[in-house]
Amino acid sequence: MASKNLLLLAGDGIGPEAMAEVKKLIAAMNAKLGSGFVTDEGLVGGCAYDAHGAAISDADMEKAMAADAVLFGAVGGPKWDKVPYEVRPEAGLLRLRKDMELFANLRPAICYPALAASSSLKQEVVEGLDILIVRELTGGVYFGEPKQIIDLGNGQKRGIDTQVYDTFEIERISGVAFELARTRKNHVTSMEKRNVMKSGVLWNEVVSQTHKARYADVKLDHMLADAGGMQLVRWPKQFDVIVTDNLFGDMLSDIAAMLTGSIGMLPSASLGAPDVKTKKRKALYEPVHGSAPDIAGQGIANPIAMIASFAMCLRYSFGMVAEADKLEGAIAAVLDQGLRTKDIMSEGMTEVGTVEMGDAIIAKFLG
Ligand SMILES: NC(=O)C1=CN([C@@H]2O[C@H](COP(=O)(O)OP(=O)(O)OC[C@H]3O[C@@H](n4cnc5c(N)ncnc54)[C@H](O)[C@@H]3O)[C@@H](O)[C@H]2O)C=CC1
Ligand SMILES: CC(C)CC(=O)C(=O)O
Ligand SMILES: [Mg+2]
Repeated sequence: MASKNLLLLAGDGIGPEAMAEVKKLIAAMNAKLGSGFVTDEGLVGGCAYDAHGAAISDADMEKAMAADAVLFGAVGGPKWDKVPYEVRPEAGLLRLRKDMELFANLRPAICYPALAASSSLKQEVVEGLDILIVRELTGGVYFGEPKQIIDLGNGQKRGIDTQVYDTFEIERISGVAFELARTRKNHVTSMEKRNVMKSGVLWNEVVSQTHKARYADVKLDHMLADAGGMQLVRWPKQFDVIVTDNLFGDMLSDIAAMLTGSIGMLPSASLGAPDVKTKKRKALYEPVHGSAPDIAGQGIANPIAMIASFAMCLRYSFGMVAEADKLEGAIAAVLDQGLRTKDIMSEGMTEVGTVEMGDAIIAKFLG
């Protein structure tokens, strides 16, 4: 049997609360289904900084590189607002993404039927929504140099971040988007800001060239990213796959999260390129949300984004497609039953905490 080594990095805030539900699920799958997962744990984010002064230690980084997949909770919080920028909690996640070369971030936004009526948008706008944001994750302004604050010597300072994209980075992320579109509705919308950014001009050109050379059968549209944000809340069902850069992808997926009812619903997969020999790819699975310091420790966080991220792990890292489908079906069924965490609560539904929601999904999955 192929190895199934998982590294669990729960992180800070609600990260450990959401991860606890996935740990229960993994234990249950091992005990009842003989799934054979082997788990190890490490520290990332503020808790890693508290333990050893870095947002992730070299030892945990090595474990991440060796694992078949990494499950990640969330990092950050006000406790670490004043720590040096280089070792802030978020730097741990950025290092994982960069060192593992996880260039493709898949962020599906699906509106479960049971939540369509409780969205902040009109029911007809979100009902049946199933879009996929493909976000470039290892380039752009998150990593471009120079990145600094310089003293201008006249009482002024200058903050500098640099947006950089090379052809190969745009080619490979658009290739991922086109491939995935072929398995869906065959439609890609590329978003950039070519009207003000040179990197946007190149992005647009390279996506078009990649399309013409290899994916002419897929429908391709281009949209300016600001208009894309507007269209996402106006009529999101016009989209199938959206491909965009690191920063726009971060923002557009938080917008898309609200179409699904709550940011507590949105999972993600961050994937590297398949190894030439083994065909295995490095992968990290994490909810789109952060550490939610405002609700941490209260037992009310929605664990669905974390559990759905594990479903993506089953599908993309272990080829366990039937189990992934079943787990997503269990989430839908529990929502159909009327169970709701506070963030998705609406009139007439039953409010439950993190643990009860996790238990209900696991019971439905195994049942
Ligand atoms: N991948 C990661 O680890 C990320 C970390 N962060 C970090 O998290 C910290 C907090 O950032 P925020 O901007 O507040 O974003 P956030 O996503 O943590 O929270 C935004 C809002 O959504 C709510 N929320 C988020 N996840 C939820 C869940 N599962 N269930 C119910 N409600 C949920 C929170 O209570 C809050 O009101 C910061 O330090 C930030 O840098 C932010 C985004 C991603
Ligand atoms: C480094 C992260 C905190 C940035 C972010 O918000 C995200 O990737 O969703
Ligand atoms: Mg974000």
